[in-house]
Formats: sequence, C-alpha cells, structure tokens
Amino acid sequence: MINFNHVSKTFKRNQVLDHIDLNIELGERIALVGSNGAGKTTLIRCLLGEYTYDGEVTVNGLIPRRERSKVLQKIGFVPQLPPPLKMPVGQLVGFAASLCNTERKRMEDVAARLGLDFGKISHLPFVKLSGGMKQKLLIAIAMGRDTSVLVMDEPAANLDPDARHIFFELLAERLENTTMLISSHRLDEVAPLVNRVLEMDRGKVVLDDRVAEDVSLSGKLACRLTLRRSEEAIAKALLGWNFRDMGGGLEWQGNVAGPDRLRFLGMISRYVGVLTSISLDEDKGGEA
Ligand SMILES: Nc1ncnc2c1ncn2[C@@H]1O[C@H](COP(=O)(O)OP(=O)(O)OP(=O)(O)O)[C@@H](O)[C@H]1O
Repeated sequence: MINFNHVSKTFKRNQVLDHIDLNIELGERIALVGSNGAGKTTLIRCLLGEYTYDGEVTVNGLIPRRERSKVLQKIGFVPQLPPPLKMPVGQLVGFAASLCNTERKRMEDVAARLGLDFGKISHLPFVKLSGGMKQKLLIAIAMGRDTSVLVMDEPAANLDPDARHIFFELLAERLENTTMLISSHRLDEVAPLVNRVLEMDRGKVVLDDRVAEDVSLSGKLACRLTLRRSEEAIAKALLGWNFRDMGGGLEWQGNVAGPDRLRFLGMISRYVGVLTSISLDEDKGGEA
C-alpha cells in the first residue's frame, strides 16, 4: 500500500534520509521511533508529498508529489507542531470538512468525544487554544472522516489520561481497514498501539520488528496500590491519572487505559521507594 523505494533526501549538504526501502501493507500499525533528528518527520513529509526527494514513494500506486490532492484524500494527518492558524475553530473545521468531502458533524462528534466543548470554542482563533485542545482538534479533523492511512506525529503527547483513553478507542474502531504510522521519540508512548516497530537513526531504518498484539486498545486495567507513607509528589502524580485516595494517601485506586500501562509504570517507577504493593487487573476493567 505504501512503498518507499531507495528514497533519499538531502537538505543543502545534510543527508537526512539515506536510501530508505519500505513496504507497508493495509492494516499495519507502525511505530516510527528514533532520537531527535533521526529523520522521522522528513520521512512523513515525503509521504505527504511536501518535499522533493530522490527515489520513489507511492501510496496505493499514486505518487504523492505528483498527485497530492488525490493522496491527501486518503491520508488523515496529525502534525507534531500545530499550525499557527488564526482562523476561528468553527471555520477551520468547516474548511477541513469541505476539503475532505466529509460532514463537519463527524469531526465535531470526534472532538466532543475527546472532551472538547465545540459550542464554547468554535468562535475562538485556533492559535488561542491550549496545546492539548489543539491536539484534540487536529485528531478530530484527521479521524472524523474516511481515510485508509492515518499518519500521526506524536499524537497523544499533550493529551490527559481520559482523552488518551478515548483516542485509543478511536484507533481501535479503525483497526480493520486503516494503516497507521505513528511517530514518536519515545517507544513506550506508542509500542502498545502497534504491530510493527521501525527505528530510524541518522536517516536509515536500523530496526524493523513485527511485534505481538497482546494489548487491547480499548481495554482498561483496574489498578490498586499501597504506599509506605503518603507523599505530596506521588499524590499529585496519581491525581493527574484520576486516581482516588482510599485512605490517608496510603491506598489508591484508579483505571489505566491498556495501551497506557507502560507509561503508567514508568511514572510510578519514580516512586518505587515508597511503593509497597501494586496490582493491575485486566479482567475487572471498568470501575475499580
Ligand atoms: N526544512 C529543513 N531544512 C533543513 N534541514 C532540515 C529541515 N527539516 C529537517 N531538517 C534536518 O533534518 C534532520 C532530520 O529532521 P527530522 O525533523 O526529520 O527528524 P525527526 O526524527 O523527526 O526529529 P524529532 O524527533 O526531533 O522531531 C535534522 O538534522 C534537521 O535539522
């Protein structure tokens, strides 16, 4: 479905992509990881037809650089940096919907699921939204329409835990008929969402691994933990994950979205000195 054939890209004398060969099939969910400057965004920009390059890129046989509008009809894109648009949110969604031949209501519905109150923000200029609100709106624009490819550059970085859970549910609803390319410089952010990991380093693909899909995207884990003593820092962190204090700051309960488990454990590992027990229970799900 997506092919990169000997693709190289040079900015002035800086070779940023170095003979990339890639074949991505329908239904694959790919984490594109690598350190800052590895070439991930440049690879995505070539796929979207924004840059010239040496070699060949095709999406369903179409060449993005030549047939850009046809290719972009198929691709939903969430950029890493929101564009500095002054256009009011309502107008932006209307414009995006007409460009993509979809109903604006579909985009507004996705925005509402992610927790945006459209009535309150539709008259605001896009640039005036908070980072998280911009990200939610860009996700809504990318996902509130039919696409066969979703390309997302650090899509969940600014989302709170509840919105992340909804975002994972939205992805889960499209597994069958969508190819996803999710870029991040943190593997733990995206690993549970994908079935293939591509790692880039200095313009080359240095690792290409198929991974087991054993985490349900829409599932939740009931978590309980107990602490040796109560501490403000861990309490603040747990409240940020919407956990409830069940007794003097020593016992906590909450839910963690399945794909967020690595991220959660990474957070909790900072307080391992005060942790006396932790359980993550897949079966109970729902309310803890
Ligand atoms: N428009 C540009 N003009 C000149 N150099 C560029 C341009 N875009 C990217 N580069 C350079 O290309 C290299 C790869 O950048 P790229 O943004 O693709 O990396 P990345 O893997 O997405 O990094 P990050 O994780 O920091 O977003 C960097 O050295 C960057 O400075």
